[in-house]
Amino acid sequence: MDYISLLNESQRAAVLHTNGPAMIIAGAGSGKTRVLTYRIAQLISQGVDPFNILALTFTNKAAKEMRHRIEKVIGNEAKNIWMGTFHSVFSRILRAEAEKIGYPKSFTIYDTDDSKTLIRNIVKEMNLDDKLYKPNVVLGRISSAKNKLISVKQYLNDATIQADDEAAMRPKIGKIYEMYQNRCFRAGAMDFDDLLFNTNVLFKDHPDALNKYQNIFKFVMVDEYQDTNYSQYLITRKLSAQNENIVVVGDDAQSIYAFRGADIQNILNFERDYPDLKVFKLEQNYRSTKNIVHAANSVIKHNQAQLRKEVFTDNEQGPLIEVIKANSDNEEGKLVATTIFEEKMSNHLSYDDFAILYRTNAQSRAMEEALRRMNIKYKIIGGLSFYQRKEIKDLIAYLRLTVNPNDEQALRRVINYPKRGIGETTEQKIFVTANETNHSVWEVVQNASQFLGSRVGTTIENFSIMIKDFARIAEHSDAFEVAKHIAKQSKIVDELHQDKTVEGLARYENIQELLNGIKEYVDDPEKEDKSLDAFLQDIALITDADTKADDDGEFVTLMTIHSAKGLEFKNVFIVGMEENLFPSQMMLNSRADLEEERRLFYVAITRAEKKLYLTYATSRYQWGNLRACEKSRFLDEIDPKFINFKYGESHSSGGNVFDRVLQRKSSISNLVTPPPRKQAASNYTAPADFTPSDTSTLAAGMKVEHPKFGFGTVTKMDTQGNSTKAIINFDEVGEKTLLLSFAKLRIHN
Ligand SMILES: Nc1ncnc2c1ncn2[C@@H]1O[C@H](COP(=O)(O)OP(=O)(O)OP(=O)(O)O)[C@@H](O)[C@H]1O
Ligand SMILES: [Mg+2]
Repeated sequence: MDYISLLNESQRAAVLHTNGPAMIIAGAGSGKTRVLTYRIAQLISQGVDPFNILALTFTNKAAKEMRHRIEKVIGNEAKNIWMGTFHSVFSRILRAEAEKIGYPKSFTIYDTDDSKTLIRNIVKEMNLDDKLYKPNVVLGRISSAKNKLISVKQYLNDATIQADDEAAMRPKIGKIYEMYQNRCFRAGAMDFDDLLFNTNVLFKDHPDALNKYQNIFKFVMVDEYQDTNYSQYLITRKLSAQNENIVVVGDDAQSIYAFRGADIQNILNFERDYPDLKVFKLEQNYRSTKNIVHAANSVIKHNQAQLRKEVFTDNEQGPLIEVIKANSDNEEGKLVATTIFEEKMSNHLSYDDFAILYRTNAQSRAMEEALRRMNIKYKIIGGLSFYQRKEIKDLIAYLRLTVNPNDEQALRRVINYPKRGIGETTEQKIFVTANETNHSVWEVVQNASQFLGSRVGTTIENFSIMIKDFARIAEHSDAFEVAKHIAKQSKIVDELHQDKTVEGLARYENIQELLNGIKEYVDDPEKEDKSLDAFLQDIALITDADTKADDDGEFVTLMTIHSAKGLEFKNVFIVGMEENLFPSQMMLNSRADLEEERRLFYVAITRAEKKLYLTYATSRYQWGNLRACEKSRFLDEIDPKFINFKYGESHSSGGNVFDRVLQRKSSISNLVTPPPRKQAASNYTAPADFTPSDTSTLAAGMKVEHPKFGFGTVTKMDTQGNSTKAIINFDEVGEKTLLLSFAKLRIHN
């Protein structure tokens, strides 16, 4: 493959520069990653051994893609290149060298959960207030110290750090850091940050090891250099100190990880470190249409602390950017889903050509629901589907337990969450006692003092009193009222609210978002039964019918903007373009924060190849209250000549299209979701002796009875993997798609 001909002049110059340090700081979509890829191919074609090449990427996915592309050019040899994320490459090296720094060869890597559990234990042992010393907060401080290469000793001796911790009322963080490090060391374990920290220790204390890897990695390359932290910067600098064959590529306008310790200063340091540095400029964007490129330029201009660069493109003008205004977050979801469906149908596209990007994970809920209702498959990258997130499962476990106190899994999940002093041994005892005495678990829980002694028994009984209290409220309130009460009284909300880390805030928002979803359910005129029980039945289908990533088939991609870095899609939707959401309220303490949010918007815009949609809702539920939203200031920062306010307030002429979409939408939704329930539905009441049949023999044409929907005929069976759905035409409520593992059906034949 003649890759040289696939490059423009500046790209080619960069690829052919195979000796000496170089830096390419260039705009989005200008081929930085392509240059790195082909430069590796070029090195190998010049006889460089792939084992001598180190290429560092930001995600594993990016590494895989790069390797794949190089393989196309040079074949199997590509397998021998050292390529991966910082963490993957240097954990491999530490495996070989661990003993030098006192760790066993087979050291364990602690994931974030392990680290937090350890911190929780240490805080307990030190008798500290676990409200102040939340594992997330403590780990955040430790992590940021490690990324700046601040050791325990330095931490404990640094007056500014001490002052900071004291100001935050957490003077003991240094001590926790010390104990945490000792414990990890004793356990032969490293956390993620240790992998980089200890690589630095290795290179500093063992010149022989450093020398060995300097000789191995004769050529070092780093993609997304703008998002490296100090620890990473120093590793690459040391490795390339001998040969100075280091090439980094990045874009200062796409630096979006400052909150995780990434330091734009690394770009400036780089220029200082290598006086012979060759700098290449790439200004032509190959990814996007003129409208998209120019719109992105017009946005980033608002940043003061930005190196000026004009990106241009020879690509077609392309359609204008569409701004879509919705009345609510749910309508936003529906409009996005219908637009995707329409676009796909009228332009013969694949669902793979679409991505929905959002600022915070919580926003995926409305999108997921709308896509599901239209039977559009989707995949969530770098995050869990909404209903699989821990905090959502926790709250739902409380709801389930309220409706059915015998639900043992739900009980296990929340009996000691938030913490109420019921330890694992006690929990185990409850189950054993139930077994041995032939009582139900719930009976043991209600009478715990009798079964387990009064000390811990009272605590457990109090828990059961709380659940019974919830159940009483559930009898005469709608699902939202109960759920809100439970979220508060169970103390889940408090627990999450106190955690001010980025993850903690995201979890808090997710809980809020679940409550919003319940409120919308309750407000939906089509739902007759507003009880908690009915709501749980409704979502049981959604939770399980989760479109698992069975990698074949087409998927719309959903992800946060942070995880979209480096990627590209034909059509991109950036949703939730509202003040306080994007720019995010919690990131608005300073101009620097606002500029980082703006760079994030720049990253989002520049993911689109052909068509970009920006959507916002004028209202959104928050804690169950409909709140008015203002559209994002970022929308006004785009030069208006690139925008079509197709459904927006400023161009009423767009109304026709809007109506058309809505019309189309309702005709589509008739195809895939049941028409509104007729009043007659309530005429059916399940007989008292209703017992579901075994549905393994269910087939099209059979007559069935459902405890809620009444009588119907199976029109189609649909099996995918190990989940089977039945499409049933009910006499009174119309067509429904039911997941067999959940549906309670009686067969009448
Ligand atoms: N000279 C070229 N001719 C044709 N297409 C090109 C050329 N250079 C790059 N491209 C294509 O343009 C797109 C963007 O390239 P690439 O992903 O390398 O850009 P990037 O600068 O790394 O972008 P980002 O800043 O988003 O990481 C890719 O689809 C790539 O294949
Ligand atoms: Mg790139």
